[in-house]
Amino acid sequence: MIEARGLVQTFLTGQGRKKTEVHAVAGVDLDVAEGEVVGFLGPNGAGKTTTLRMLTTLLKPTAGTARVAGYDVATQAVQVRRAIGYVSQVGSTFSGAYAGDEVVDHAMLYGMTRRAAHAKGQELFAQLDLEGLWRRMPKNMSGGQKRRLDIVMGLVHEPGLVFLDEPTTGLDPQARANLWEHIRGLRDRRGATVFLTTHYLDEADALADRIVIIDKGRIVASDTADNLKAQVAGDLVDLEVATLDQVAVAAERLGAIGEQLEVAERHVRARVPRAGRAVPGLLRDLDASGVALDSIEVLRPTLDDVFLTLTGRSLRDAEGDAPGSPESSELEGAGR
Ligand SMILES: Nc1ncnc2c1ncn2[C@@H]1O[C@H](COP(=O)(O)OP(=O)(O)OP(=O)(O)O)[C@@H](O)[C@H]1O
Repeated sequence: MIEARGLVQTFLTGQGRKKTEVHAVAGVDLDVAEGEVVGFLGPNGAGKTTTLRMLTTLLKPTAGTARVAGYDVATQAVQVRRAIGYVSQVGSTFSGAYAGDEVVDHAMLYGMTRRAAHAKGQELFAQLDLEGLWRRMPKNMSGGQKRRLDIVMGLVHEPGLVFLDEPTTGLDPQARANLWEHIRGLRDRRGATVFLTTHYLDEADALADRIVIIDKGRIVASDTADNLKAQVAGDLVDLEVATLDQVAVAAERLGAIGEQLEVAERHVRARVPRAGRAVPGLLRDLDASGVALDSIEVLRPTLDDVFLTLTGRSLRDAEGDAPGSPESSELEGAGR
């Protein structure tokens, strides 16, 4: 559904002779199969939106090629646009008509009949908690309502490939959960392909079949969340040893199966790949060595751990790095 090779976008900023180059996207290869939900994750300014704008034909690549839904983004932009849905970060522009009419007009532009557009629009209004707002002008809606209306506009013509740029930013938890359900439904019920950008780690974890991480304009990882966590970070095993004199032996045993060993008083920690399998043997080993434990904790790595291992920076810290990125971070750690 998406096949990009060596995509590059270089912006020139500044005036006169003081022009500087911003390498927003610095050579991206991407392959997205039909029916996949791909989460495109990265800190502010990593190049997510710029990549999306090239894939949706809104921005001409400085270099590289991309085929989207079978069409070339540079030479077949009209065909690409007809085949996709796109919900941008800034939202849709509305003409000043009622919300429902905006949706119907938009769908008819894509060739739907008025009746079909109306039915699909009403269904989406119900699913996205916009019931009762069909005859409300978008300018008189709350931020969250307008965001959900954007999403209706992106989905109403039932595209087989949907691009969502930070779809749940600004939504309350209930609306986020509804939207997640809806995005899953797009794939499960209609076999749609979904490419969404986010900097909510829990969102990427919950929704995406595959996670592609971009940092400073380059793809640094692409795999399922589970594989990324297993390969890159390892689980954190934290042993609380019963007495201080047994800490050294515990550290030696844990160190034999793990990495990044740390000792803090009676706690011995290390990262252990697939700890679920390794821990039973470790416990037998400790027992045989006469080490008694007060507790043991096994923590699954987070996507932030993955990012940290790959780039040496936490996704949270990286949020402030990018030129021109806002100071505030919208990263959310809950539920990772
Ligand atoms: N029109 C432009 N002119 C100059 N620089 C730009 C332009 N658009 C984006 N950039 C820069 O390119 C880089 C990548 O921006 P982009 O919006 O793609 O990042 P992002 O990963 O989508 O970030 P966010 O999560 O904040 O939306 C940033 O450094 C940004 O400041």
